Amino acid sequence: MAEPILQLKGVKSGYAGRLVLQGADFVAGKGELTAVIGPNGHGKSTLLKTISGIVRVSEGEISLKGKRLDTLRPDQVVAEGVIHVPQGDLLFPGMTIYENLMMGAYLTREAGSVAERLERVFTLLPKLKDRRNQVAGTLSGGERRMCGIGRGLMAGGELLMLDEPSLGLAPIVIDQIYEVIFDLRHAGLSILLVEENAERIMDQADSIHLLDNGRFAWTGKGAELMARPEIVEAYLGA
Ligand SMILES: Nc1ncnc2c1ncn2[C@@H]1O[C@H](COP(=O)(O)OP(=O)(O)OP(=O)(O)O)[C@@H](O)[C@H]1O
Repeated sequence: MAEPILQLKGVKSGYAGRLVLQGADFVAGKGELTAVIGPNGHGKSTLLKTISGIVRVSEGEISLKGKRLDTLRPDQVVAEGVIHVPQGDLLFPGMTIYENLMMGAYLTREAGSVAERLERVFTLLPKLKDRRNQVAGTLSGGERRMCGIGRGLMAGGELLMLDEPSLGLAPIVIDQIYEVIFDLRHAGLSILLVEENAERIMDQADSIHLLDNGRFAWTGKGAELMARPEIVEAYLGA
């Protein structure tokens, strides 16, 4: 594996009266595509929210390139280089693509960095450039997802966390979104991807981690997962 970018040790977190992550140990490699899979409700979104600092850690440690994140506020986690693209995009529907993208850079003071990032986002996601003045509420599902990813990239981080990017999209659009995600990995980003279903990322993911009731129950490559039909059957409903 590549050198670690993100590490979780014995992380416990959850909501009032409900512990969701119950001692999660996990490593994501720098420049790699790391996938977290698992059934609904077992804590995948909570994992990303905990890394982002939105859900607080009650026990354990999270570190990015060796630096502790779990003591930081969400805005400080962003400043450390963690991008969180939430489930369902959460765009501002009345704003244009351009305005949504600019909201992603709200913590960045230097106009030069913002302009550079915008240029990079437009190069990586040219559709957004073509439609920069279109209001987000009128975009197709795939365009919205791209805008959500682009807005995340405007924060300028190096670990991109995506919560179910295929959710609610038609198969052909899912393929397009995954092409974008694979391109971003090739452009040097480290990607942490949460998906209910492993099929699309099986061949591309550098490592796949199965989250079962708030703990990581299995880790391996796509081919190794396919060689474990009992896991596929029990967790992925195949
Ligand atoms: N804000 C909240 N308050 C209380 N409980 C919550 C909250 N958010 C999530 N939960 C609960 O925490 C558990 C884990 O939810 P989480 O969203 O992390 O699962 P998931 O694996 O991402 O599933 P999904 O893909 O359906 O979102 C669920 O039982 C859920 O009901």
